[in-house]
Amino acid sequence: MTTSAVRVLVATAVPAERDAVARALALPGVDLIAAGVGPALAAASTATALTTAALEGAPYGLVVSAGIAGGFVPHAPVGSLVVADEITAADLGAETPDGFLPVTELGFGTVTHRPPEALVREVATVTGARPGAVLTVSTATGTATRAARLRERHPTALAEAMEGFGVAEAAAAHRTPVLELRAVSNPVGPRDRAAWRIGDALAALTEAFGKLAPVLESWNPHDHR
Ligand SMILES: O=C(O)c1cccc(C(=O)CC[C@H]2O[C@@H](n3cnc4c(=O)[nH]cnc43)[C@H](O)[C@@H]2O)c1
Repeated sequence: MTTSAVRVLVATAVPAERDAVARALALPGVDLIAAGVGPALAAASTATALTTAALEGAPYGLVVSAGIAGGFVPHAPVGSLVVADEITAADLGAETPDGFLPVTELGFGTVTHRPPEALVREVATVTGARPGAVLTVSTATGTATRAARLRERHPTALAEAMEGFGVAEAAAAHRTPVLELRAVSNPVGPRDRAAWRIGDALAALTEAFGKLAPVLESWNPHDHR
């Protein structure tokens, strides 16, 4: 029986994503939660789990935000995997006559968390996930114009989802490294639910986590490179 070297928390938005991960990754030391949809609930749920573990004297050494995502075509096609080398809140700020200003340009807060580079490389290698920026939004993109604007502001963006930055903020509050691994269920752009391939994305998520056990076993929490 393999065991994760450190305690790992995997936070998805909904039970279907959690169960897709559970189908592949039943490791002692790895806990799965369906944290809820959107950055606020994801942050609250993740922070609660991290605090509970810390108070029990068994803190987590790694937090993973996982689930489905929209992919920026052609960079991340439907069914592909993306691992975040940058977890960025893309609509946390202010709308101005000259366009969007992130909170960091308003003088406060943060909009980006960076997972450990070595871990991102290992995850990309073993799963085939593309490394790039994963954007967190509170409002899912529904037009080609917004998709283009997001890519213009974030030229390395591969995917858009709604929880990663919230999970990363909770992890940062506990000084715990964070990772975001997503399977693309739909193209980011005009709202077209018929184009969604949620089943294929969940299957890709299961396959990816089926390859992660050795990476999680050997992960050294002191290796924040
Ligand atoms: O009804 C719509 O048009 C619509 C468009 C985008 C996203 C949604 C959701 O309900 C997303 C909920 C859930 O799935 C993740 N997700 C998947 N694809 C996307 C996306 O293109 N943009 C943002 N989030 C996405 C997300 O993390 C949520 O947990 C509905």
